[in-house]
Amino acid sequence: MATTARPRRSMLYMPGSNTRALDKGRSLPADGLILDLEDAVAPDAKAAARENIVAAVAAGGYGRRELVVRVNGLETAWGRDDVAALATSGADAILLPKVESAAMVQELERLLAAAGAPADLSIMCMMETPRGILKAEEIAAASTRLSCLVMGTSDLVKDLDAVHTPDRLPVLTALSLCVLAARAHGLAIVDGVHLDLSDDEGFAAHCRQGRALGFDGKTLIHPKTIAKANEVFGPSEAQIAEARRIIEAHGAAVAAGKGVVVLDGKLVENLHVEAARRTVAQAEAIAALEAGAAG
Ligand SMILES: CC(C)(COP(=O)(O)OP(=O)(O)OC[C@H]1O[C@@H](n2cnc3c(N)ncnc32)[C@H](O)[C@@H]1OP(=O)(O)O)[C@@H](O)C(=O)NCCC(=O)NCCSC(=O)C[C@H](O)C(=O)O
Ligand SMILES: [Mg+2]
Repeated sequence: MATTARPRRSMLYMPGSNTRALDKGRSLPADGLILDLEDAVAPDAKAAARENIVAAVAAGGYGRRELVVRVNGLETAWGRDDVAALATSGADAILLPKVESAAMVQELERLLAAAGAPADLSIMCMMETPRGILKAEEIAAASTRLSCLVMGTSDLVKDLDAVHTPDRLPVLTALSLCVLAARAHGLAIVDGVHLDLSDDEGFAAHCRQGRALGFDGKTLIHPKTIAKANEVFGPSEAQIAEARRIIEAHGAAVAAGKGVVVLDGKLVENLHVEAARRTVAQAEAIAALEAGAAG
């Protein structure tokens, strides 16, 4: 499982060239913001977008929302300058696009160290090319700075020459391979974006599917989708209450010298207690994030 209970139910992309969006991010109820220098920013606007992001992060006011900056690929004309500018900016994570090998992650790790990045600046990897998906485990194990894998289903569908379908059958294997790799190496993982902003029911269905597959949350492109992602990927009040009952009932059984207990007709063992503790920890982390959302 992910090494921290840091909430990542909703991770909203915003172009670094859009200062209105960067400002609006301070008041939106997203768990994390992905300040983008890559695909959402035109080549002529890259340098100004980089300055906007450095200034926005320095100005603060984002509360406990996770601040992630998606840099350009290290092989592009902008990638290395992005990393140099962001390494000590105060961002929480650098998101590297189109990762295809451990070596690519380790190159970013080396550049961050050379630029004096703090130890708690984490690396996230976009999983969005056929080669990257086939190397998911190698990538997930590449660095102790890694915190999260981020699905890039739009690039993936394009590279596969596949089709976006309501059931996402064409990308299901890739989604599950990446969830397996993330969990095997203690990383978080968030699902790809839903491009059709007019399709609320399709978006909700994709959130439910992502939750069922094991994702921690979803990447988003518009603020109007944050609430649904938070609802689907967060535990409900009923689930939190149930988790507390499981922990309590099992604790009482252990105190009485038993290893298992039957609660509401269902067997409760250690593995259920572990899952229940995770639910409670997630609920507490969400409450702390929301309490500190104003800054
Ligand atoms: C898609 C958009 C261009 C739509 O923008 P807009 O026309 O401004 O929408 P609205 O008028 O409905 O906006 C209402 C208010 O909300 C603010 N807003 C909108 N989007 C964002 C946002 N993403 N972050 C913050 N704030 C946002 C507007 O400013 C309005 O505010 P106000 O002025 O107060 O009324 C736009 O939503 C957008 O640019 N979205 C992000 C696109 C993006 O970042 N794309 C790249 C990432 S996705 C990707 O790369 C996929 C991956 O790599 C893969 O391969 O799958
Ligand atoms: Mg992409």
